This record gives sequence, structure tokens and C-alpha cells, in this order.
Amino acid sequence: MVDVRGLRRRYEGSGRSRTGHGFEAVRGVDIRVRRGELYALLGTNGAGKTSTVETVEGLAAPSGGTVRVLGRDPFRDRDAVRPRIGIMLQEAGFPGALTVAEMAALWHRTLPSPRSVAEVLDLVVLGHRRDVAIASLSGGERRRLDLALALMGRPDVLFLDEPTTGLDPQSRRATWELIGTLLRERTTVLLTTHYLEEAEALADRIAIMHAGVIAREGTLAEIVSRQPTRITFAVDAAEAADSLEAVRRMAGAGFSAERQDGRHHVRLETFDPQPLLRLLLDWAGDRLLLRELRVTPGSLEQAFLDVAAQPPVSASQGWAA
Ligand SMILES: Nc1ncnc2c1ncn2[C@@H]1O[C@H](COP(=O)(O)OP(=O)(O)OP(=O)(O)O)[C@@H](O)[C@H]1O
Repeated sequence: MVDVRGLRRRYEGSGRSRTGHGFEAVRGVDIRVRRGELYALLGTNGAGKTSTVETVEGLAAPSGGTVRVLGRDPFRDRDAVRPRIGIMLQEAGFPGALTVAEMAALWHRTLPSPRSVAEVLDLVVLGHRRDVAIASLSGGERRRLDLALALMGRPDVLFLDEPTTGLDPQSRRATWELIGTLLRERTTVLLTTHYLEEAEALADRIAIMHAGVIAREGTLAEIVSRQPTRITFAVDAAEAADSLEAVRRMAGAGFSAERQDGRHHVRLETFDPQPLLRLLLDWAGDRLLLRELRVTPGSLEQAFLDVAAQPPVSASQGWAA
């Protein structure tokens, strides 16, 4: 349904360019989304998510690579692709003087075989607000109106750009349920979000973008399984003296420690925590107190933080000569 290969996007003459020759915000991205799948694109601020998704939506031409949506080029074949996709942008820019129902009716007239105004407003729980002027809606209600309009055309592919930003927890859950219903009806969804739990709750596959490239990709289980378990603790420097060397030997490359406030703060990373924990506890025995001992399994959050901590070396390569 969505097939992106080697996508590049460069902003020419950008104020960010050191050379005056442009800035490459997307630097070779591959994305494939099958029918009925939800693909979540996560990333650090400025990673290039919006720059990527805009090309997939057909709103901008790529500088390199190919983009296919429903087998067609969404930029060149816009007239064919547009009626079959739904787009929920970050900022909708509705005319504030119109009521919710008037806006929905206006949108309804532009679509070939739309859901009714009443149906979509009910789906996003805005039926009771139909006669309220858009200017009087809360931020969360506007997001829901935007979602209603994106759904109205019964899209085969739905693009959701941070759909639950600004929603209260109850509305967020309701939106997740609605997205779940659409997925069961075999709608394909490309979602960008800053909420990791949103990706965890909804996504079949997840990509984490950083500095214009996809740094991690896979199912939640795949991404998490590539993250080591972390064992952290602190020991009094005086008590541990030289014996930390033994812990270093146990943990090998996964060992790191720093001395602060008279304590060694130790971090061990391992894909096989049980034997290492046994060794560690034997080593400490009764003589050493492992303070703040914590065992943290791999998680999406940890994967994200690891990606975000990567030095911006690769980002600097985004400056196009
Ligand atoms: N029109 C533009 N001209 C020049 N540079 C741009 C333009 N739009 C975006 N950029 C730059 O491209 C990079 C990627 O921006 P983009 O908005 O795609 O990131 P993002 O991942 O969506 O970020 P966020 O999570 O903060 O919304 C950023 O460094 C941004 O400053």
C-alpha cells in the first residue's frame, strides 16, 4: 500500500545551510506498509518525519528515491491517489467562523463516496458539538474534527500526524479504539507520534528516525529484543576498593562505571541477565551492599533514548555540499 525506497528530501537554499546549497533532511529512507497494517514513525525533533510523510502524502516531491502509494506516485498521480487517502495534518487551519457541521458538510461535498457528516462526527464523539463554531472548540476537539474529516472519504490509506497531541487521556483512548476499528476494516495507517505508548498500543511495525535516516525498524518485540537488559547499582568506593575489576571481567564489554560522591555507579549491559546477576550477587556476598540495585529490561523507550543519544555526527552529513 505504501512503498518508499531510498527517499531523499533536500531543502534548497535553506537558512540552515552552511554552504547556501541546501539541507538534506531525509537521507535514504525505506518504508513498506502492507494493507491493514499500522506503521508508526517515531523520531527525535527535527529527525525528518514530517519531511518524509509529506512526500508520501503527495504534498511534496522527493529529491531522490521513489514513493508509491496504492501502486502510484502520489505527487505526479495526485488526482488518482488523493481520493483514496485521508490526511490528518498537525495544524489543520480551519475557518473559525464555520460550525463543526458546516465544515464537515463542506468537506463532504469534495469527496466521491463519503461517510455521512453525522456518522463521522459520532465516530470522533463530536456529534453533540455540531452547531458550535470551530473557533470555540478546544484544541483536542479540533484534533478530533481533523480526524473526522480525514476519515470521511473511507480512505484506503490514512496518514495521521500526531493525532492525539493535546487530547486528554480519555479522548486518546477513544481515538486509539477508533483507529483499532479502522485497522480491523483493513485501512492502512501511517502514523507519526511522540507518544511511545501510542506506538506500543497500535503499531504492527515501528521505525525510529534520527538525523534523516531510520535508525531502528521492526515490530515492537524485534526492537525490544535488540536492546540489552541493564543492571545498575552503586557501591561505596572505600568498600569496593579495587574489586570492581572482578565485575568488569564478569560483564566484559557491557561494563561501565563512574565515580561520584564517594561511590562507584556501575552499569552492566547484557542479553543474558540471569547468569550475570548470579555472579554479581555471589561477588557482593555479605560484605558489599549493592545500593539502588536495578534490573531494567530492554524497552522501546530505551531504544529511542539510545538512538537520540547518538552523536549528531550523522546529522552533520545532512548538510549538503
Ligand atoms: N521548509 C524547510 N526549509 C528548510 N529546512 C526545513 C524545512 N522544513 C523542515 N526543515 C528542516 O528539516 C529537518 C527535518 O524537519 P521535519 O519537520 O521533517 O522533522 P520532524 O521529525 O517532523 O520534527 P518534529 O518532531 O520536531 O516535528 C529539520 O532540521 C528542519 O529544520
